[in-house]
Amino acid sequence: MARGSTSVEVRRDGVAVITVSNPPVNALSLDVIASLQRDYGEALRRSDVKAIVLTGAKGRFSGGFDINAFDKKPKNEKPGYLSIDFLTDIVEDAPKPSVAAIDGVALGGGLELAMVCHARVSTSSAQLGLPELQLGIIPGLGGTQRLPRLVGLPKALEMLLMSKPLKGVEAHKFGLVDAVVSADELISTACSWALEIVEDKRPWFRSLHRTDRLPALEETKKILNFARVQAQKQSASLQHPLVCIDVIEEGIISGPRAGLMKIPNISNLGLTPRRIHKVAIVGGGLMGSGIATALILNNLLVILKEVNEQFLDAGISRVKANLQSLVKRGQMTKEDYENKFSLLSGVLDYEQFREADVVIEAVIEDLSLKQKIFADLEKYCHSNCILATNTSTIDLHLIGQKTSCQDRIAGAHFFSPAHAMPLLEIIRTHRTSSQVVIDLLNVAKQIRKTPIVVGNCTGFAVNRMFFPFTQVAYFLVDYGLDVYHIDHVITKFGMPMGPFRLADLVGFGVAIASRKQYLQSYPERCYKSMLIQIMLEENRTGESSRKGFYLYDDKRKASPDPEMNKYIEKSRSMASIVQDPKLPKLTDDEIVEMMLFPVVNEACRLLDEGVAMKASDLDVASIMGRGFPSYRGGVMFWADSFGAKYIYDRLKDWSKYHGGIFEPYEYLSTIARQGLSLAAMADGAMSRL
Ligand SMILES: C[C@H](O)CC(=O)SCCNC(=O)CCNC(=O)[C@H](O)C(C)(C)COP(=O)(O)OP(=O)(O)OC[C@H]1O[C@@H](n2cnc3c(N)ncnc32)[C@H](O)[C@@H]1OP(=O)(O)O
Repeated sequence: MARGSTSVEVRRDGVAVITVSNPPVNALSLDVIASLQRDYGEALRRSDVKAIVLTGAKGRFSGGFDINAFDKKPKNEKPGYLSIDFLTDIVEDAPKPSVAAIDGVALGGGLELAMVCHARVSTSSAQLGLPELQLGIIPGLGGTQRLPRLVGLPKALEMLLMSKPLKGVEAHKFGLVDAVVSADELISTACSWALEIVEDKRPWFRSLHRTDRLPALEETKKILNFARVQAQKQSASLQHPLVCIDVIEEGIISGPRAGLMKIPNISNLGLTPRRIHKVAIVGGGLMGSGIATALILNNLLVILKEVNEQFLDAGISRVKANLQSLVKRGQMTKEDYENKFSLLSGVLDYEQFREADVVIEAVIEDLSLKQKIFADLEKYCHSNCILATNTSTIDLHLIGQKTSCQDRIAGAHFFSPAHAMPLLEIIRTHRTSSQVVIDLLNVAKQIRKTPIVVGNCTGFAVNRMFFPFTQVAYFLVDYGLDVYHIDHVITKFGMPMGPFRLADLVGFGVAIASRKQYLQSYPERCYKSMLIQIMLEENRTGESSRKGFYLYDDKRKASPDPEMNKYIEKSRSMASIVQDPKLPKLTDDEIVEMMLFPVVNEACRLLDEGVAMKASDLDVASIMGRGFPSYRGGVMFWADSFGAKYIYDRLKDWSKYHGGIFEPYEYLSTIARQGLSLAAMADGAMSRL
């Protein structure tokens, strides 16, 4: 069966409207591209057609090349014929002009197709971008050449390297679209525009041949070299962003031609979310103020509670600073800033909590404090109010122990910085009502976060999956590896920071508190390093005190500290370890395997225990919550590139010498024996939720 097609309608005014139709996102499948060629051929041949308008069915231009077709070869034609030659020779160089009419998405190949057209008209909500680098590829239909020629080199690099789309209005400002109109006027405006090109009333631009927005050669080189440094900083191991930059350079120098949700017992019950107007937050620290920012940015009313004026002022100032940085970066107008900020009110008691639909507790990881707060919340909030905690580790049963409203208690675990990180981990216990989960899912949607719903246990899904990663890092240091080398290897692998830089960022207080929880709950697979404790005794607490594993300057720039050796030596002397001469000589790849295979192992437990529902949730969470490199497809997807057997064998081998931390979980050995895919794991969990 054909995967999508195009259709042509020749209007009375002589414009042929070609519509791509391949639900749901009008992806450019091989069938669509073949059909597009036929329809273009017809429109170019027909004498009653003066101009062409290209659009997508049902308000979506095109979500790009059909990702499902990446591994398939077209039956008859050469792939090249379907791509560059057709677009450049047939569409762009055609004797009849084409105008793209863009609503919804024009991403990847979709935008590349639009850029081949001689003009683009879009709606203000349309999204235009080239997200290919995020997929581990570079744009393949001329986007590397046309985008810089339309929006200028710096903007094009930003869009490409950050995989960042532009909305219609901004796209207009940068020259990517020529006019922004309402959805109702889209086709008619595009048709008149196309006819005006024919009548020489509008320019007949061929994007590939434009040079007016390109900088001089000297300047080009400077900008591209800077972009290379940025790309390397972002992820030293990634080659394809550099290839993309090379290709842009080649084009400028030598000419362009060279150059998710189904959740059991939740979404199947027919429940509808209640309206959430007001959210109260307990605690205005880093997390509380970040959560408040995320909520007011999305027009929710927020009450922020602190224990005294000083802490309250500090919390509100943090929210202000978060908003101001958006103003500074041009992402928010001053007027918007005032509007959003007016949604926030600070309080010192629970009086106004009666009006809240949801409360999110975001205080330090201290169980007895949290228990006291939840008991107070039960007293002061109305009887339907959702009581959520932002704890990253503590079992929810313990937090709600002093209340009799466990059905309204859930976890709403944000990732720091809460207003920027896209993931929201929603935790339910077996007593949390389904309505509460549905409501929290709706809050996630309102504040534009991607939610995953997980079960209750120490660390929940995301942090529990990654706790062995940190454990192994400390283990390796006691065995002779260098702290900075480990961080370097991990950033080279593609994560934004290594475990020690991350410990500095979150602060040693948090690190110690969560380690205590893991030690209590999973003692057999914890490594008891003394390093952080030793450093704390010397008043090193992490980035906030400017001294952790790194030293920090005024601009929060981290640099290695030679004094670290002293603490490491002490930690090693206190560690009761079996010497293993192989460990200090590990290659970078072996270090990655040793730190991340236990993560895969823990993920298998989470799935088998039913804490996580499916491996793909963990893939999404690893990328959005922990910065696992997206182009590697998430932890479980990446694990499949080795195969469960290889991972099992390696873990078994290490566990012989180093015990529990590496002991392969039974479920992993079953997957390995049966030769199954880790990324496809789901069923174990479904039955238990
Ligand atoms: C040659 C070129 O340079 C290479 C390319 O073009 S590579 C492709 C570049 N395009 C992309 O990366 C876009 C990826 N897609 C997206 O970002 C989002 O899907 C979107 C913004 C288009 C739509 O988002 P949203 O409305 O939330 O719908 P979403 O649930 O994500 O997608 C709907 C369905 O379309 C599918 N889909 C989305 N983009 C697709 C694509 N490019 N190819 C095939 N299927 C696609 C999704 O898999 C999903 O399928 P499902 O219903 O079976 O689960």
